[in-house]
Amino acid sequence: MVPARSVVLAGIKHCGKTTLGRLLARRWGVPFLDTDAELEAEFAVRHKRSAGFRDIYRELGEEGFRRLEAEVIDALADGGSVRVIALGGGVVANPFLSPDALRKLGFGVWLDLKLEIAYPRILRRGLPPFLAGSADPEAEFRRICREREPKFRAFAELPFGIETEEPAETVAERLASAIEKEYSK
Ligand SMILES: Nc1ncnc2c1ncn2[C@@H]1O[C@H](COP(=O)(O)OP(=O)(O)O)[C@@H](O)[C@H]1O
Ligand SMILES: O=C(O)C1=C[C@@H](OP(=O)(O)O)[C@@H](O)[C@H](O)C1
Ligand SMILES: [Mg+2]
Repeated sequence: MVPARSVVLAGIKHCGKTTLGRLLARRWGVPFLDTDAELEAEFAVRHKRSAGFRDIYRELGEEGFRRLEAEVIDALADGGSVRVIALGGGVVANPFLSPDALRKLGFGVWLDLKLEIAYPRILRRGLPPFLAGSADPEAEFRRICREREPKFRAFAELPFGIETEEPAETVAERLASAIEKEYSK
């Protein structure tokens, strides 16, 4: 069953938004879109050179990154066909987004992954710029997660808890069923 509205995945860094979003899109045969990739594409157009989102964050600083992110997301909210959208981890806390921009994107899903699972993934991939400068990156990540939690809760029409480390394909299977069940209510 293909959802009637776009499905929008939110959650802390490395909860699996991008990986699971791709798997859901493939399952439903709809386009996949990642706001970090959209931001990279917009940066490339404006600056006539390409850069990854971590480098863009370093170059523009937090405020510049969030302003560009908000512009990209506001543009996406203008419509389009049904698709799966993975948000960047900080989108729900972006102060530059238009009111209702996220709600207009589609059906909000919060991938509520335990920090104890997410943080080792972050260490494996290397600290992102927003943690790299901290004397205690794990405590800083914990603080950011705590601060964002009510925003994820408010955003989500469907909170989806992920309690254990499982292959992404297994999680995607359960997630797809949970979303499909919501739609058939
Ligand atoms: N279910 C999973 N089990 C183990 N590793 C995963 C799982 N889902 C994602 N990962 C890994 O975690 C890292 C972050 O995943 P990603 O999908 O980019 O997360 P996000 O977009 O939420 O930051 C990647 O290295 C990815 O391969
Ligand atoms: O949590 C954050 O503030 C960020 C998360 C990243 O996305 P992912 O959550 O997809 O890694 C990316 O948007 C940027 O580095 C900022
Ligand atoms: Mg991602």
